[in-house]
Amino acid sequence: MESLIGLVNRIQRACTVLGDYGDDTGAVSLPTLWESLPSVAVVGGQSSGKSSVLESIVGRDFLPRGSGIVTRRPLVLQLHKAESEYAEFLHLPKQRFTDFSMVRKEIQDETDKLTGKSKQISPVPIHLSIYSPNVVNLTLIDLPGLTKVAVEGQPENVVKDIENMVRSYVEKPNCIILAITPANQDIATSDAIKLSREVDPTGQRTFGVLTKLDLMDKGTNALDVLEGRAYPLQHPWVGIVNRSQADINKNVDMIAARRQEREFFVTNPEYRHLAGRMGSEYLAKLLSKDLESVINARIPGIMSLINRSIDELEAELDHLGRPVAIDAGAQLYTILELCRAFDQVFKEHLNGGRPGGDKIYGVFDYQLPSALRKLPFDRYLSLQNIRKVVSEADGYQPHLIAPEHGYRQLIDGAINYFRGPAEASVDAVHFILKELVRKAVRETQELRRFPTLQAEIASAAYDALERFREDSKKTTLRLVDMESSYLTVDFFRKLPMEVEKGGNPTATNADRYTEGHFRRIGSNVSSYVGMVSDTLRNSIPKSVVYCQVREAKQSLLDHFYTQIGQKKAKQLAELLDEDPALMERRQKCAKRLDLYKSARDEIDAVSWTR
Ligand SMILES: Nc1nc2c(ncn2[C@@H]2O[C@H](COP(=O)(O)OP(=O)(O)OP(=O)(O)O)[C@@H](O)[C@H]2O)c(=O)[nH]1
Repeated sequence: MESLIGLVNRIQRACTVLGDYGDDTGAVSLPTLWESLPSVAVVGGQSSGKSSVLESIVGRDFLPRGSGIVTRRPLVLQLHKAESEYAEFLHLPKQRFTDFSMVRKEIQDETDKLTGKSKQISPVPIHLSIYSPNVVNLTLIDLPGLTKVAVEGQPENVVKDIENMVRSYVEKPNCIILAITPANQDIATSDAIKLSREVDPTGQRTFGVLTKLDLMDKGTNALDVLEGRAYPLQHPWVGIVNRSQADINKNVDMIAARRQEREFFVTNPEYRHLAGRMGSEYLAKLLSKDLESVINARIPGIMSLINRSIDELEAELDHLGRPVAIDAGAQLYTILELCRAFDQVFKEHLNGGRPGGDKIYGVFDYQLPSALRKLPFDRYLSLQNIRKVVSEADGYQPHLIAPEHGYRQLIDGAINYFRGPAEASVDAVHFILKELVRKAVRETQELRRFPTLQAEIASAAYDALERFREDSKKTTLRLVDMESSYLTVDFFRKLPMEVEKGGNPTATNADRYTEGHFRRIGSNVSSYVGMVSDTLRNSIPKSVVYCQVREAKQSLLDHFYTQIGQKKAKQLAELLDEDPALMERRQKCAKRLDLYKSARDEIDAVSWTR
C-alpha cells in the first residue's frame, strides 16, 4: 500500500514539470490531471502554527520564517520514509540537501525567483521531497496563510489572491483539508474552519487541528472540541503542541520537541485520556492512512480520466498535425515528404482519381480540331489570292508547266496558319496544369499547416510549368515548321495523273492561265493543307503531352528539390513555419499527452505490484 502515495508523488512531480498545476487560463483549456490527484492541503490563518505543524511532522526545521506573508508559493512537500535523511528539490535534481537551513534558504530564493521581492504570490508550486527515518509517507501542500490585511509593500488584492489560491486547492473534491486553528483563539473566527465549512460542509474531508493547546488560558481547555462536541467533523480533531517562540529561539530541536509534546499529553490530567490520538506524530500517521485510502478509492476514476484525456489529446494532435522536427536533416525529410504528398495528389488529378486531367483531352479532342477547322483557308485560297501569289512567285517569267514556286508559296503561307492553333493548344494545356497545381496544393491535407511551404511549392511548380510551356512551344511550332520544310512528294506525283484521269481530257496548255487553272491549283493546295491539318491534329497533342504533361508528371518539383537540398537549417525551418498559436497549442497538448502517458504507466506498474 505504501507505493500508492509514492505513485501520486511521482505523478504530481510530472504535472509540475509539464506545467499542469491547475491554473490553465488558455482560451481552450487542456485536461488537467493535477486537479484530480488526491492531496492534503494545509490551511490556516497567519501565525496559526502551520509551519510548526509541518516541521513537527517532518521532524526538522526547514521552513522560512519571518513576518508578513512568508509562504507565497504552494510548497508540495513529499515525505518518504527512508534510512538516511536528506532533502531534494524538483527544480534542483540530483542535489541532496542534508543541511536543512539550506533547504529554508532555497525555498526563500525559489519563491523570490517567481514572485520577486514584491511579496506577490504565485500559483506555481515548489516541490520538495524529504527522505527521512522520522517521517511517514505523506504529501502535504503548504499554502500561504489566510490573512485579513495586506502588509506594507504588498498589493491590496493580495488578501483576495491568497484566498482564491487556497480555495482553488481546497474546493477540489479530492483534496483533504488540514485546517489549522490555534486553541487560544475563538474557533468561531478561525479562517481555516470558515473556509473548510464552505467547501466541505459535511466535514468528510476536513481534518481539524488545534495548535497552541499549551497557550490556552489557565482554567480553560479544548475538550469540547477534541471530544467532538463542539465543531464536530467526520474525523476526530487532533490537538498539537508545537515549539513556542522561546523554544525556537533556544534552538530546541524537533525530535526533542516531539518528545515534549508527547509528555504534554501524557502528563496533562485533562488530555491524558486522549493522549493516544493527539500530537503531530499521530496526525502524520492518520493523514497518511487517510490519504492512501482516498488514493485507492480514486484510482479507477483517475485511470478513466487519464484514458479519456489521452484519447482527446491524441485526436487533437492528429488534427493539429505532429510537431515539426528541429534538426535540419529531419526538416529536409519532412519537406520532401510533404512535396511527395503534393505530387501524389497532383498526379491523381492528371492520371484520374481526381478531376481535371480530362480537360487536357478536351483540348485535343475539341479545342484543337475546332481551331483547325476555323482557319481561314477559304479566304486564303480564293481565286484572286491564288492568282496573286502564283503570279508574284513567277516574277517576270510566267511558269511554263506547273507553278512550282507558286505552289510552294501558297503551301508555306497556309502552313503558317497552323502556328496559331499549335500555340493555343500549348497555352490551354499550360493553364489546365496550373489550375491542377493550385487544386493539388489546396487539397494536400498534410500541407495545410504550412502556408509558407504551400506558397513555395506552388511557385516552384508554376516556374516548372512555365519552362515546360516554353519547351513545348518550341517543339510544337517546330512540328508546324517541319511541314513547310519538306513537302510530301508523293502527293504531287499523283496529282497530274489524277487530274488527267479525273475528268478534263481536253485541257490544253492554254487553260493554264485561265480561271480553271487557278481553281485547280487552289483545290490541290487545299487538299494538301487538309492532309497537313490531319497530321498536325494528331502530332500536336503528342508534342504537348510529351513536353508538358509527361514532364509535369515526372519532374514538376525537380528544380525545387535541388534548391532545398542546398538550403541551410534556418531556411528549412522558415519553410516549415506554422501559425505560432497552433504551434504553441500543439506543444502544450504534446506535453500534456506525455504526462498522461507516464501517469498511466506509473499506475499500471503499481497495479501490477499490488
Ligand atoms: N507555545 C506554542 N507556540 C506555538 C505553537 N504553535 C506555534 N507556535 C508559535 O506561534 C508562532 C507562529 O507559528 P508558525 O508555525 O510560524 O505559524 P504559521 O501559521 O506558519 O505562520 P505564518 O507562516 O506566518 O502564517 C511561532 O512563534 C511559534 O513558535 C504551539 O503549539 N505552542
